[in-house]
Amino acid sequence: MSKTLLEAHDLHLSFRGVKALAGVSFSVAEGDLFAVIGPNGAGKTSLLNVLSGLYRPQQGRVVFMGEDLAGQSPQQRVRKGLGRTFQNLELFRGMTVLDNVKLGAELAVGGYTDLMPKAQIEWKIRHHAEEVLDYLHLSPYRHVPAGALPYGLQKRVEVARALAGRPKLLLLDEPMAGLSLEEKQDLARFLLDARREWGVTLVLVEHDLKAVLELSTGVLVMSYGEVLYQGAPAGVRENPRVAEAYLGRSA
Ligand SMILES: Nc1ncnc2c1ncn2[C@@H]1O[C@H](COP(=O)(O)OP(=O)(O)OP(=O)(O)O)[C@@H](O)[C@H]1O
Repeated sequence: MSKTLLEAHDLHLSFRGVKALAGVSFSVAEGDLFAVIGPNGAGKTSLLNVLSGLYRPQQGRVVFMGEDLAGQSPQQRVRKGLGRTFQNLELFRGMTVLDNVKLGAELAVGGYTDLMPKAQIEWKIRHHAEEVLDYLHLSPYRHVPAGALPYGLQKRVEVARALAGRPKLLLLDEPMAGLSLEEKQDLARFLLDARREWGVTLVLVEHDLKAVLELSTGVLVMSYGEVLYQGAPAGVRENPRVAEAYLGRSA
């Protein structure tokens, strides 16, 4: 059986009375492509924000590779191998694609900079960045400002930047939102390749149920901050709580 990489234990998060997370627990095994789905306002982005350290839960624990992450900043979590992309693009639009992706690689290398000569660090950063650009077929655009690219390619650059940090686990917030069917298929292929090639475990929030059921190894369904279902994708449609709350039909 594969090793557990990430565990959430009884997470609670409220915003002035609004319960974004109401006792969320689940676990992700190494090598999973784990999808988080649920209607608008279900708490999916809040969950990623708690896992990545942007929000501090009022209650509960996040454990990554056996270590409780309480009190650790987002940067510390990235250095430990917990990467993240955002729902709305967070690229530096005026910077080239290469420089954006190098920023991701810098974060990964940043943890041990004091121990390496500067030239070696720069080589390592450049090497990581170029490798990922090549892998995601972005090399032809490396000197183009990120903001000048079509939206679909910008989304791919954001994924590239996160992968350049060599995460053990990458949290992806709606990586396919706003993409055409062809762009979605391309991105799905890149994610599956990255998972196979670099052994990165993927946790993605996604609205496209068809894509989720086709791609994922495990699914977490949320509604109003609660977990309705965790298990294999095949069981999602048959689950009566999911059918009622998420798919909008009575069980
Ligand atoms: N920073 C915040 N301040 C106040 N309320 C918030 C904040 N972030 C989230 N919420 C509230 O928490 C609840 C869960 O929101 P969240 O964005 O996590 O849901 P979601 O499942 O990601 O939704 P969507 O699919 O629309 O992105 C919502 O009621 C939302 O209004």
